[in-house]
Amino acid sequence: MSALFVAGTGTDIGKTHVACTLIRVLKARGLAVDAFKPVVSGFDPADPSSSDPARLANALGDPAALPRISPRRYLAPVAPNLAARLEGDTLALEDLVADCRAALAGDHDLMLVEGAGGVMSPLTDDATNLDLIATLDLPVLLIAGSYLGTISHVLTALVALRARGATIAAIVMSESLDAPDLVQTADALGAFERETPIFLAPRAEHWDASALAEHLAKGL
Ligand SMILES: Nc1ncnc2c1ncn2[C@@H]1O[C@H](COP(=O)(O)OP(=O)(O)OP(=O)(O)O)[C@@H](O)[C@H]1O
Ligand SMILES: C[C@H](N)[C@H](N)CCCCCC(=O)O
Ligand SMILES: [Mg+2]
Repeated sequence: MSALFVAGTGTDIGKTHVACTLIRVLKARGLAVDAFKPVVSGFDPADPSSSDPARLANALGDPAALPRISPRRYLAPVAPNLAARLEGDTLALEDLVADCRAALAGDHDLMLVEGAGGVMSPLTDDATNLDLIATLDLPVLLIAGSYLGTISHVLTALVALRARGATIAAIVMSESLDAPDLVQTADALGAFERETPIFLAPRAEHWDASALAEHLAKGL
């Protein structure tokens, strides 16, 4: 496994947050890690600092990597295909696949490819993140929240991913604001999902991702 697709059960769920922490931990262990987000919406060129590619670039220790990490950047905070259309662009799955494959051909121990939104959020007018995952045939790091309702969202995402033959390397439950107890929620999920390890990301700027890193590093 030299690449992982960082997918979410939804948007604003913790994909970038978890990816950045994982990058820092793996880099500290001496691994050559890289990141790619094929398309980003909600990107403000006048203030890119809080954007996904900027956060990923900072985690990599290479702020100048922003345009390489996300070559397709759109302003409107909506689905990428809609945001692109507002700027006169039409996104095509084959172009996103080609961009990802070019990034995956680079020299690294692990490439994290972050999607946009959730597993079945649209990327183009006729393709979702799931279509990109299936086409790239990458193992998935599935990021979930811990809010009331997350169990159904995780199990539904797993059904959708497995129906397209995707393998799930791990699940990370990233603690949501104003949510029920994180450990209890993860245990409740674990009663229904016994195949895939579930890691916890408590609500904090920095959390101990060493167990997750060790699990993923085994596959490298
Ligand atoms: N475990 C956590 N602890 C602290 N903050 C968190 C945690 N998980 C998510 N957040 C915060 O919640 C917000 C949304 O997280 P993030 O940007 O990672 O979502 P995302 O899934 O990448 O969204 P998008 O679909 O836009 O890419 C961010 O401000 C992030 O810092
Ligand atoms: C703007 C946001 N942060 C993401 N980049 C895009 C989320 C698209 C979600 C589409 C949907 O599933 O309804
Ligand atoms: Mg993100």
